[in-house]
Amino acid sequence: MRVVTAAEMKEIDLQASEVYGVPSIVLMENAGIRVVEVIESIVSEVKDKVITILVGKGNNGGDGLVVARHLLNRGAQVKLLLLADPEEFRGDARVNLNIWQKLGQPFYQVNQLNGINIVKVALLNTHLVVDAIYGTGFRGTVNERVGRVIELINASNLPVVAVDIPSGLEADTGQASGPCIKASHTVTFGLPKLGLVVEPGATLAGRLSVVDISLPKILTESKDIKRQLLTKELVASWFKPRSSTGHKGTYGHVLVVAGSRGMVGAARMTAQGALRAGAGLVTLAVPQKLQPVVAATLDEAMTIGLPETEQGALAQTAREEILEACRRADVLALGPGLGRQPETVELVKSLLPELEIPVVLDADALNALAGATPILADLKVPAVITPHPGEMGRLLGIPVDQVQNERLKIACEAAQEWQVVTLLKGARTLIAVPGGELYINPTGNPGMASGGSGDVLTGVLAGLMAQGLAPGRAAAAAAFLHGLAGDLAAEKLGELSMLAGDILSYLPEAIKNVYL
Ligand SMILES: NC(=O)C1=CN([C@@H]2O[C@H](COP(=O)(O)OP(=O)(O)OC[C@H]3O[C@@H](n4cnc5c(N)ncnc54)[C@H](O)[C@@H]3O)[C@@H](O)[C@H]2O)[C@H](O)CC1
Ligand SMILES: [K+]
Repeated sequence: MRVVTAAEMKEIDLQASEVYGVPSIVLMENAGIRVVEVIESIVSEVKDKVITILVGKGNNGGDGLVVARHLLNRGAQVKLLLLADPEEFRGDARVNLNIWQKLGQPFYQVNQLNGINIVKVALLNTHLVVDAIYGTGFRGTVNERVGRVIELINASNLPVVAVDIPSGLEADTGQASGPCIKASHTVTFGLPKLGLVVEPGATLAGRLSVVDISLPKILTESKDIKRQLLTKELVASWFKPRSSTGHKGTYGHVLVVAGSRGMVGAARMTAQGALRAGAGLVTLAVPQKLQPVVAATLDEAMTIGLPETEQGALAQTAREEILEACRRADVLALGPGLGRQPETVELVKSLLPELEIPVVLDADALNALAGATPILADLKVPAVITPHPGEMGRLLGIPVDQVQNERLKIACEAAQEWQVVTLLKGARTLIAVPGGELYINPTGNPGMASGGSGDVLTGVLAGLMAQGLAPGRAAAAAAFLHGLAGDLAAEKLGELSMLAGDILSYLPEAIKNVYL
């Protein structure tokens, strides 16, 4: 499903009315009716329910006025609270306020700080709150009066249905710089807004419904919108059924270079991820002394032992053997569990410029590039980097908080600047592609934040690339499937006890769920 910024949505709105002649007041009417339908699904019957609607002066408030009218028709008791002077209403919002007034219906104005008491009293006897204060036209921070109103609503413990987006949330970033409605449901119009599908906006929005308000499909499905929320249907559309004449050579060969003394699990999990994702062949290359261990515990992969340092990490002299192994492979997965010994760091740095096959760089391969990012930008081959926020912070030399506060911007800029597919992990993993596409992954859960989880992802991603998926799609599909496997594991085992190995165990079910 495509995801829009506020400006893109405004443009779609404008084209709907100006190019295709769908009157904006019709869009507003549809929007209000759809919100009422969601409210009905929450309270089962609206008749005799007391519903408090908070309305701002913009079109979001206009939608709220439509909601008020339809709830009234269905027998609800509506308390309408205006957060602006009635004189300030314009256009379609004005039309709907006029109708309400002509119907002889009352409203209360919360135009002074002391008007807050009206809200307090209203909330004492209310079944549900509708937030139509601000929508996509909101910028910056709410004023003190609106902030107080928002805090009262949030403290009420009542179900709150946000119209289009929770008021106080920035539609383009998912951030709130001040008080923001914490909705139980958000009904958004036409397409999801970017801020609703990334954190913290996704949590503030509660359950998200994307509803049809009669915007022409030609506009909502435009290929010019390059951001997409990953769905089963989208991911499934990237896979072709296997041919009956396929053999192991048809599905690609992944070379995993990973592991060091004490971190052998990372190497194994990466290889297993690639195997579970359907790679035809997997070779796991590890420091020499670890080879017997991985060979004994990983039946399906081939193994290579590489020169190692005294401490059991890869030595710089491993370079030629790795390049030799690359000649027999289709994709390289480099990094999990390599450690940060200076010699291994030098190995990574001297290896990358020589690569002739696509590469997935994770974990210590990324740490090796801290302060040496021109190596990334100068790669001759397609590459995917899979940093968690800490690794991204190290790569960029910025604090992890900054990465988290500006995830969208940072992922997109990294992809552009280094011309590599950038998969930024965390709640709502982002996949930014140098061509400008951005994928947002909705699957996954906090139970996946444990050792080994990232190694599995790297393996799955390399496994999908080996089978011919383009790096951007492979990264997006890997994030989606990995998260889905994690969700299945959490459902069966609980978030606390699930292990990265369980993600591997549930990968087949996740994959079957999506495209088999
Ligand atoms: N296709 C659709 O999606 C449709 C959407 N509709 C609804 O319209 C709103 C967007 O309406 P707009 O009038 O542009 O903006 P808002 O209602 O969000 O009002 C903003 C209002 O508030 C002012 N403002 C902005 N920032 C601040 C601030 N920090 N403090 C105070 N005031 C602020 C701004 O100047 C405006 O006056 C969309 O979300 C949908 O709900 C249509 O109804 C149907 C089609
Ligand atoms: K709103």
